[in-house]
Amino acid sequence: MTDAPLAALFDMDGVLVDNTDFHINAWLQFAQAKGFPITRDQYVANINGRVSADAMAYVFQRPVEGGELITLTEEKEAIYRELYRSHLQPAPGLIAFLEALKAQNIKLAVGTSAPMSNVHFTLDGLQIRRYFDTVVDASMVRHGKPDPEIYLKAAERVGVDPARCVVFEDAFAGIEAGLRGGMQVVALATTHTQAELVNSGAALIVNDFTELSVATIEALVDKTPR
Ligand SMILES: O=P(O)(O)OC[C@H]1O[C@@H](O)[C@H](O)[C@@H](O)[C@@H]1O
Repeated sequence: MTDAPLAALFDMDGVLVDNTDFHINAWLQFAQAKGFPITRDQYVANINGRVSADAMAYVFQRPVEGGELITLTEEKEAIYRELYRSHLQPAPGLIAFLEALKAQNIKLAVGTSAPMSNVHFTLDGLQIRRYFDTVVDASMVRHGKPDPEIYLKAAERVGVDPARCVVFEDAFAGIEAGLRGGMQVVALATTHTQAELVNSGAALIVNDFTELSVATIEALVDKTPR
């Protein structure tokens, strides 16, 4: 046990909100309308948890950049937000868990592959932005998950050593990003089942935040090799 600061770094989609089905339906609808239909399995394997530049490149089978990327991303995200808007709610146990972490002076951050428009929709729509010391979104990095850049930037911005950070993730790309950043990872079984996550490398797998406490998080970090 040390007094060095700790940080909890939260993925957004599939973690702060249990919204994966809405993203899937939006992607399927968008890709179909563009003449490049995809399946749910293709979404889960190639798009889930990834930044839009990588997702669009997969759908259109070519690089998508600049103004075209911005336009297509907003087209897809507008579909998603319309589908999810009336269902928007925090994941079970999230608010109590954020309050408990904050009461212990643990730094809190969001590290998301989503664009800023969706960050605004989610954090401000739920009025939870005030909990977080920093937010890192897709526009702030060069490399999306599974590259660790998003989480390393979040750790740097809250001033906490990556080895003292715990990442909360639902997607394989995000779990890999946290692990490659030298962080402990807690997997939320929202997008994937507990069985599917067993070999993901996550230190802990939970169904939702009601199963977590500050003590569990401190214990995970204290067992990180130095
Ligand atoms: O990194 P996060 O918060 O899970 O965000 C990833 C998601 O961002 C969304 O914008 C994409 O449409 C999803 O397909 C993707 O999974």
